[in-house]
Amino acid sequence: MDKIIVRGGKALAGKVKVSGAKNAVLPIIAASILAESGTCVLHDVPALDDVRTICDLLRSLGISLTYDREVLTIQASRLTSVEASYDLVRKMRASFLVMGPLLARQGKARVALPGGCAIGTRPIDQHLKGFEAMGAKIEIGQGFIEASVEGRLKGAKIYLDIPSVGATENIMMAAALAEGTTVIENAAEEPEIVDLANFLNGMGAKIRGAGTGSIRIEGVESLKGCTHCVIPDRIEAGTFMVAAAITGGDVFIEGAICDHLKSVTAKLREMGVTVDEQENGIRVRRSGPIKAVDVKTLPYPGFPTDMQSQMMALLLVSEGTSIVTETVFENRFMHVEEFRRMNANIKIEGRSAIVEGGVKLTGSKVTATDLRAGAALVLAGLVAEGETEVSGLHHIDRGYVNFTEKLRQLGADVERVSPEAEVREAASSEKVKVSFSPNFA
Ligand SMILES: CC(=O)N[C@H]1[C@@H](OP(=O)(O)OP(=O)(O)OC[C@H]2O[C@@H](n3ccc(=O)[nH]c3=O)[C@H](O)[C@@H]2O)O[C@H](CO)[C@@H](O)[C@@H]1O
Ligand SMILES: C=C(OP(=O)(O)O)C(=O)O
Repeated sequence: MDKIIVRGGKALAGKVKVSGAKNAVLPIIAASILAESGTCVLHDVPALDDVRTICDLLRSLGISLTYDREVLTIQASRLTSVEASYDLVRKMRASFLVMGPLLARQGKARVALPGGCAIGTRPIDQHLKGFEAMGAKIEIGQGFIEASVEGRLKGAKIYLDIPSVGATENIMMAAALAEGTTVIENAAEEPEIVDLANFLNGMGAKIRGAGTGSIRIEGVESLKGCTHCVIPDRIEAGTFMVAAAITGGDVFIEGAICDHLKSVTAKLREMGVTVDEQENGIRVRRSGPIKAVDVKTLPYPGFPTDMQSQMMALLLVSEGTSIVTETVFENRFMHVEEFRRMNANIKIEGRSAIVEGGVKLTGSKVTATDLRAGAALVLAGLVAEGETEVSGLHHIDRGYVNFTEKLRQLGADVERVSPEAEVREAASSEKVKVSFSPNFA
């Protein structure tokens, strides 16, 4: 298993380019299932393990895909299966997003139950409630959810109990081909929802209100392929904003959309970090000490849960005590135990973590417990004394393109090492360290 080795103490400087958003591209690729004719051409598709997984899933449905230099071409006119296997859904929960498109286009879908994960139980009741309101029959058994409908789905008024991102997306995709109008109330407002709606509208859908709590979808009879550019990844951008701040650096994050990062920007400024919002990106600098702030995760436009662990790394080096409250996922504090290995003093009380700032972080062996936790441990390693060794990199590979390379470009002392290379190295008694390059099919 590969590891990332970080030696702390370097202030990051320079420019880093943000890749396309994982959480936008996954539902968009799922939505391409709806294109009965034409070709979908997606630009700025990041070479991530999660993207590879959803492509494998679409291939297993009979769809043909090709990927070349961040352009993904999808031909979905022929569908040979409506089943998403356990192996693919288990690897990535977002695989469940194929249910809405399959049900709308084929009248049936069989998708393995996603189950919980390290950050919470993550139920899918709101997705299913939406499909049922549109006339689908849902059956659960043998580890699968089967949904079917006689004829077309019917437009419906659906109130979500929580503004679930995935449920809003799944229902929006299903409703795009339903008969009549669907209104989703208490819909999620994330920028990724807007990107998906723009893609669907490009395919011929009639969706209004995406980005607000009320989305209105007038169903159409068919959809066709179109060309679309995926939005930049606001969480990757936010991660580099924290990297600049934690190291006392000066970094321009090219392509970051300021509007998508308001809550992160506001918190960094409250701490005393300088954030310049520019047309084509965000410049983040810090020279002096930073002060502790409280952070509470919330659905967009609130502070993103996907930035909580990275922010906690930054709070560890601030002056004072902060309270971090996680309201989106019930179990997203697994990184706390790993931070403790680095000398952090954090106490958990219910859904809050009390973070003591100003500690001297020390390099240690730590494990990524989820995708963002992995990034946060690397960030902490950038300012820790000595060497930090982060394992569990399959999590990081799900959502960050060339993470170590991008950090190294900014001057970080970080490398990815492969134990296989170390074994070879021991055999040849020659010291070799191998940097990773994603092998995207
Ligand atoms: C691929 C993708 O886009 N993933 C993002 C998406 O996940 P995802 O779409 O899974 O997150 P949701 O917005 O659905 O989940 C938010 C909360 O609602 C709960 N819930 C959700 C659905 C449901 O039917 N019932 C229910 O109770 C979840 O358990 C969670 O506590 O949004 C999350 C919240 O911003 C992010 O952390 C993830 O990175
Ligand atoms: C939780 C995340 O993703 P997913 O919903 O795919 O698990 C994330 O991107 O931080």
